[in-house]
Amino acid sequence: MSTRIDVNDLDIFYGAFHAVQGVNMVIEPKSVTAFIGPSGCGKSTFLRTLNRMHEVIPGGRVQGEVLIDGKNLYGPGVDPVNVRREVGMVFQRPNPFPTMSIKENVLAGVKLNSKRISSAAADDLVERSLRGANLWTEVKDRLDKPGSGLSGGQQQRLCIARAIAVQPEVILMDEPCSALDPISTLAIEDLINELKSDYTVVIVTHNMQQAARVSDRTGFFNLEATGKPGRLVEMDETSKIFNNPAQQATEDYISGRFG
Ligand SMILES: Nc1ncnc2c1ncn2[C@@H]1O[C@H](COP(=O)(O)OP(=O)(O)OP(=O)(O)O)[C@@H](O)[C@H]1O
Repeated sequence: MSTRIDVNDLDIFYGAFHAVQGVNMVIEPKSVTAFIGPSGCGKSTFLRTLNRMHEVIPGGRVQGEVLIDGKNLYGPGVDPVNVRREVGMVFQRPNPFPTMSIKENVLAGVKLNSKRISSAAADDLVERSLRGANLWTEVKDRLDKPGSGLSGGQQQRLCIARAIAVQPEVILMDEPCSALDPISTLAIEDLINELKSDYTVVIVTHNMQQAARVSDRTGFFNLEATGKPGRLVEMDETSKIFNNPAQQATEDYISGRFG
């Protein structure tokens, strides 16, 4: 599993509002790509177009192409449900299903995809997914207890286990640490670093140090003024973006001279 994403001339709308304009980028397989930029520039909106979650919002639509290993997600006949299986997502606030046990939470996505699996295969998948999310040793003795009984950081790793369980190729993360304390944040950052050996990982973060710590490549989004569309200003190796960006707007943002 490892997947390259090519975005070609992507424009994103909420009804008549043009939220993001003209994005072209390549997201490399088996790497971590981070998106940074000021509030409202369209990072989360753009992220959601990578697994067709944007169109779930009323009025949400796109023009352009998102190719996953050469196949356009927005091509005719493509089933968004299959897209979301291939491209998993982890949200800002950990959102385990509160009435489900830890084990049921891990299997929730697999069951939604109406896959029938034997109980032995389910046990195996639960263990593999929880190990993959660095949570197994902490929860292996309480798999039947509610997922909501875990700490915030553990809940977020449970959500990552749930995403991994459906065996996606890409994992999108929208500010996955913003609701977490520093120790839990470090645990998630370590995990992101491990996930890239198996998955293509894309993360939106407000935290520039986090982008610098976890990502191989960084894209800087910006917007000229409120009401104008956001744009991808530049995208490059993370070290280049933080040490020697090509664009003045990037330099101003990363050095805190923004706005
Ligand atoms: N559901 C929605 N309906 C209409 N407009 C929206 C919706 N969600 C976001 N927008 C608008 O789209 C633009 C981009 O928002 P988005 O949340 O993607 O930015 P962001 O860069 O992720 O911001 P933040 O860093 O604050 O999360 C903003 O102008 C926002 O108000």
